[in-house]
Amino acid sequence: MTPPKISSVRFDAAVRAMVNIGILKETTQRVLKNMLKLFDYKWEHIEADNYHALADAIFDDSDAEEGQKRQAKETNLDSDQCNKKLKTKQHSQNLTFKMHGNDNRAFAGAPLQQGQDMPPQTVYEGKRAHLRFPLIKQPHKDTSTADDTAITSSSVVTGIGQNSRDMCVIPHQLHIGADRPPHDVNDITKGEERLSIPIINEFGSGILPPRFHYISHNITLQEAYVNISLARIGDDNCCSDCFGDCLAQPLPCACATETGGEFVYTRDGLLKEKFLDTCISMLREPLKHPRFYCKICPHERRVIQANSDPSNTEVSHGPCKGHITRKFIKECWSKCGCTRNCGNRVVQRGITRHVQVFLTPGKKGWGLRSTEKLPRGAFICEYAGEILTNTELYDRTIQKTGKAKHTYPLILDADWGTEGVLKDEEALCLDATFYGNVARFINHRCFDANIIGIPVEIETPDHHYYHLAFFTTREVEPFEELTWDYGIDFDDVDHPIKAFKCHCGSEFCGDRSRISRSKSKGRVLG
Ligand SMILES: C[S@@+](CC[C@H](N)C(=O)[O-])C[C@H]1O[C@@H](n2cnc3c(N)ncnc32)[C@H](O)[C@@H]1O
Repeated sequence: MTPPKISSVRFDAAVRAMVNIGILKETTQRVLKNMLKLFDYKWEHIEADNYHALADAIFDDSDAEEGQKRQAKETNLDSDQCNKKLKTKQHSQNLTFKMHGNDNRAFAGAPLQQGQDMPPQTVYEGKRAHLRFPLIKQPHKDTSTADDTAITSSSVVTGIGQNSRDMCVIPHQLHIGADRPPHDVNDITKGEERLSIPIINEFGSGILPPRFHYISHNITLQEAYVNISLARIGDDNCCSDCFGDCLAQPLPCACATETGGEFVYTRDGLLKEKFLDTCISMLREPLKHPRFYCKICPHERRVIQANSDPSNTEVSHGPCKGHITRKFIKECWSKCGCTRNCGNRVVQRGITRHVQVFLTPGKKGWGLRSTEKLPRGAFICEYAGEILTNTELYDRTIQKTGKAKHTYPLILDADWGTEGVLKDEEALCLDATFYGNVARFINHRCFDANIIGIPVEIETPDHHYYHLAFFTTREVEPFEELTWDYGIDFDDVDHPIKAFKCHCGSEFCGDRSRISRSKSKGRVLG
């Protein structure tokens, strides 16, 4: 009997749904064709639960085992150790769907993140189903301090614990967010911010953003050293004699010294025009501003892998391209005498504007927008994430296979000229992949973005750590997407992190040849 004609619309929709969770098009096409045959070309079971049966079949596919073996070989493993095979399950009409309730929504939308190069699996706790990623044992690490993003450098191969399918664990694999919690669509912050921030998907596909832990303030992963101590804040760096609102006093206090003896905020809590103009000019007209050059630039760190052994690497640094001495905001803080409502404390009070995380109509994934009209110079949010050293970030990045769709690291660009040579194990970055706030949804726009990131000093005078706060560069209309210029050099073909193809829509887009150029690389966030 000739098989019925396969609906290309349904076929393509299924492939797209799997691409969204990081599965190769070719893999989906192959497995899907087999499933269609198995189900007599009936789509119901395949499409149910956001294609969960299809995803299940792909993860159970025997070729995935081959992929595992290949990967194990590349990392010098004995392939026999990988013979706990992914069982090729017979999917039948009686197939039971493993995901229940609403939990599948997050699964359906989750793009692969850093390190998620191994197929996730469904595990159960009571009636709840979770996606779990390959776990690695950490024999050399103090597990009391390790969180679920910890990295191992072990070469031990081990199967994963109970509830697991038989999976081979690859060394140097990041144990990523196995327990990342599901989202609350009414408030992605789950009460961490003063306002609720909903998740809006106007396309009705039931897709939600990838899971992550919402944090409103930066947290340290493990090694990053941020010296926060009251003793380090000198008298000239705080205003212990102040009272009430510093902005209401006739003269600026000591906290304004860093900004030329003037506060950067107006009494309405907006950035002053002149300060904002200078910050924008530094970004858009960098050649007009003086630069300093590091002897060894953490931005230009390159790691060369001598052979297929991931531990056999050499680190070198390309020439520094120069850093602009950026303008800092200095806010009053706990050692100051003013109140928490002092006008020189804006960023530390958190988000006050009504924003939403929304699925963009284009190819950018999720984005952030405001539901209210915003004036120029308005604070939106800071970029919150895990504070990592450059070395820790590198360890994370090396886990990537290049399939990661969205990445969220931000290298803190400060103090590298003034403190001599800042070593990689001291230079800091923020990574919002696993722990982050709404800033992780802000998409890039070349040159004329409507928000700008400005460094803010709050609890430490050290400029190698700072908060990065976003302010509007102009008036923003309600429901207009908030965009930020990541500072990507789309022509930097040597950069270790591959840039996305830019769909910012700006007439000044720097990725003009994106259609013809497939090898362009650049920083993901800068
Ligand atoms: C910080 S995330 C922004 C949130 C992301 N859209 C999401 O859905 O999670 C950065 C990623 O978003 C995507 N992105 C951001 N701006 C983009 C642009 N102008 N064009 C295409 N993709 C973009 C890229 O995949 C990039 O790696």
